[in-house]
Amino acid sequence: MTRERTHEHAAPDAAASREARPSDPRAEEAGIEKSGAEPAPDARAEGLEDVPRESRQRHEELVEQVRFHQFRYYVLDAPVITDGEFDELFVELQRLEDEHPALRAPDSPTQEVGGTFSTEFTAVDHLERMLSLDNAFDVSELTTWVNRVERETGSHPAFLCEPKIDGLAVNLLYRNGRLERALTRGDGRTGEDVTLNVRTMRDVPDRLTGSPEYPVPELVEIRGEVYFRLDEFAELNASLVDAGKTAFANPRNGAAGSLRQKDPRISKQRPLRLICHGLGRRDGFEPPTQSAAYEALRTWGLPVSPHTVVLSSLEQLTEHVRYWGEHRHEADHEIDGIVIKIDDVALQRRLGTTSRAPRWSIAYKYPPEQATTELVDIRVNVGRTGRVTPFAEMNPVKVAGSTVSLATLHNADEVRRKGVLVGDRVVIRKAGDVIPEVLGPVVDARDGDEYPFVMPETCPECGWTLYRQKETDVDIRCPNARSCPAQLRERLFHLAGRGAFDIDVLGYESAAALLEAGVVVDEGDVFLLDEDKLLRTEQFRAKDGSLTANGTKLLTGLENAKQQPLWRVLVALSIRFVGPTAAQALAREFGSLDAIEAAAEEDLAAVDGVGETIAGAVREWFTVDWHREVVDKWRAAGVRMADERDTAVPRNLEGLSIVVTGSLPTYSRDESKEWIMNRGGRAAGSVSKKTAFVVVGDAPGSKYDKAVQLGVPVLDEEGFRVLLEQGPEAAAGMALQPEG
Ligand SMILES: NC(=O)c1ccc[n+]([C@@H]2O[C@H](COP(=O)([O-])OP(=O)(O)OC[C@H]3O[C@@H](n4cnc5c(N)ncnc54)[C@H](O)[C@@H]3O)[C@@H](O)[C@H]2O)c1
Ligand SMILES: [Zn+2]
Repeated sequence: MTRERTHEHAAPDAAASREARPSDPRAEEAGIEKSGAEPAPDARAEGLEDVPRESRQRHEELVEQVRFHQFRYYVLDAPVITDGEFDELFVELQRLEDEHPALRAPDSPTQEVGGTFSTEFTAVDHLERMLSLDNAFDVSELTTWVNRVERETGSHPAFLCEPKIDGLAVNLLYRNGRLERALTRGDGRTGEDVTLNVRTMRDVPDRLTGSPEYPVPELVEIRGEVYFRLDEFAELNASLVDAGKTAFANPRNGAAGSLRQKDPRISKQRPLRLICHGLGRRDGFEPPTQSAAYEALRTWGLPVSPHTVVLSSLEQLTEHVRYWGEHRHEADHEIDGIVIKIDDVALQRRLGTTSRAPRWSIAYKYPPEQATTELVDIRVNVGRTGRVTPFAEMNPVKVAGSTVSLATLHNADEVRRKGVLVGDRVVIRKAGDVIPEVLGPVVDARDGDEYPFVMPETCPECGWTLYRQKETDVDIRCPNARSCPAQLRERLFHLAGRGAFDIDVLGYESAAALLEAGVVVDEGDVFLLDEDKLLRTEQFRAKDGSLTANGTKLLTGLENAKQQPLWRVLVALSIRFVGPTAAQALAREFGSLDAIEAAAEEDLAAVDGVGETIAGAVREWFTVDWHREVVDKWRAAGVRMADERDTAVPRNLEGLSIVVTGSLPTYSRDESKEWIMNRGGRAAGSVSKKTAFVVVGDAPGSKYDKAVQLGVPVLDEEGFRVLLEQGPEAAAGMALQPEG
């Protein structure tokens, strides 16, 4: 980055002296270079004709776009693109000017603090300018910056790091410890007077309290960020929607909109917060370091970030930004980067500032988690249980490192609540591993061609009329459970899953291929698949007409599935609410599918880990004819429908809950479970007072601690063997004594 080149002669020096002596007239002069007619002393005009026409045009375009978006963002609080998209334009502009310095006019957005003040508020000058920050978007840009400051200061300075809070900057002027006024940043020189609004904020003291070490100075300008906590922001948005108003697009927008209210009573109702992160003019306060300044602010009763650290090397900085990149969602406010500052105030002065940003600080920015794109269509998806969910189909867009084109919209109410129309430009968010979400429309980008989504009345895959199970349900369903291709495809996929028959090759595509070829009509036909039938699908037929390797694998997988224990069969049947845990409980108690079918609802409900809802669902499932036909077909095909109760195996663990944790030398996880269940025991996942034994292997972790804490006997593998062979009494004598 060579952005500061134009200012090498004039600005940094002037700025440095301005920092040191804010009332120096030279500083004032430097502070108005924007309106000053005199061009900077470098030979800017020299090359303008030499710059290729396309570059000049692109530059003009970019300047215009950046200005337009700055106005929407700073003045109207109504941006139409995301910050990430704005930053891209801005970086492109900077690069273009780096390439052709002749383009860098003094009033280019790259040379100014973005923002302005609106006539809604009284305009007041800051005593000392409020600046923006330069950015680093990756470790190499951070490295360049660190190298530069080390070179220019001839030292290895200490770096103060703090989260970059995504909010709105304010400047608080305290005279003799009393809050005199509060301004927004405005254009950096002149801000908007929001004193009345700021006075309503609980985080902002009216009066500072001094201490012997940090007496309250005569005058001090304190800079900070006004922001919303994420939970409080969510509450605010929900209450706005309830009141029929539009929700804020993001917390920073919400903070700006809530602070810049004509009526301070509205600001007062909003839980705005403050974190201080800098100083402007100060008389009678000379902290040697930025961190000492924060200490003073804390003493005076001003909020500073709890996440501030001082680091001393590039390695530590790199590690720190990496850490926060992974943990940025753990703070209670939105973090869009880490701000790194030279801690030593004397060094800060030596480095000075450009017209836009301090040269002693940099914001390391994280990849944006939001993007805007066009909502091309809203379609619906039919799930395994027939539930119909709308989803958004969008023009593909890159966000948080992946390309997104689909996002669920959950149900029709949700679509209404978000207020999105088909054809809208929408803001989407993808945070970490979370699935992408549509946040809402960019209302200001509408051109009138948008139209509302209407929930279809018939199933898009089978044409049956959709219905609501209960009047009050938000969800609507396709009633064609048996042969709706969508539902059947999902059930096939589910029965092959890891928690069911565990058939690797039967994925989504294979399921769809089987349905398409008509070789399965419902899941009852799955075990009737043979080579002939598979050859009728494109998926499993090789070019030479023989069965593909996957086809062979599928047949083997099905053969193996026939021998799976009862609980897996139960899961594979797609009975509502019956997952592995409930299925294991049922299998253990009843031993066969026949016994489960014959059992009374009360008896099912009485099983530990089952309960009324699941019992009801099981009973209901067996009342459907085609469900029983599926069972009959599977049985006829040789699927094992009962767990063999080996009479040679004693049921000596009947009713005992046993937790196995860590890995045992000779039993695999599944084996130890099977052994426990064969003997009538329950292989539980978590330790409670009801746990009979905890068996620990290597690296047992927190379950071991919990067992010790609750006084549950702990066994090693040897003890486990005794438990299996000789029962609980013998094993109790093998319990390990907790250390310490
Ligand atoms: N979406 C749009 O249309 C649009 C338009 C204009 C600007 N923007 C966004 O606004 C931002 C640019 O504005 P900017 O000039 O304020 O730059 P910036 O937000 O990148 O950085 C400067 C600001 O960071 C704030 N900050 C937060 N935590 C801080 C800390 N710990 N220490 C120091 N400062 C801290 C300060 O208020 C400072 O003014 C970018 O994020 C940009 O994407 C968006
Ligand atoms: Zn259907």
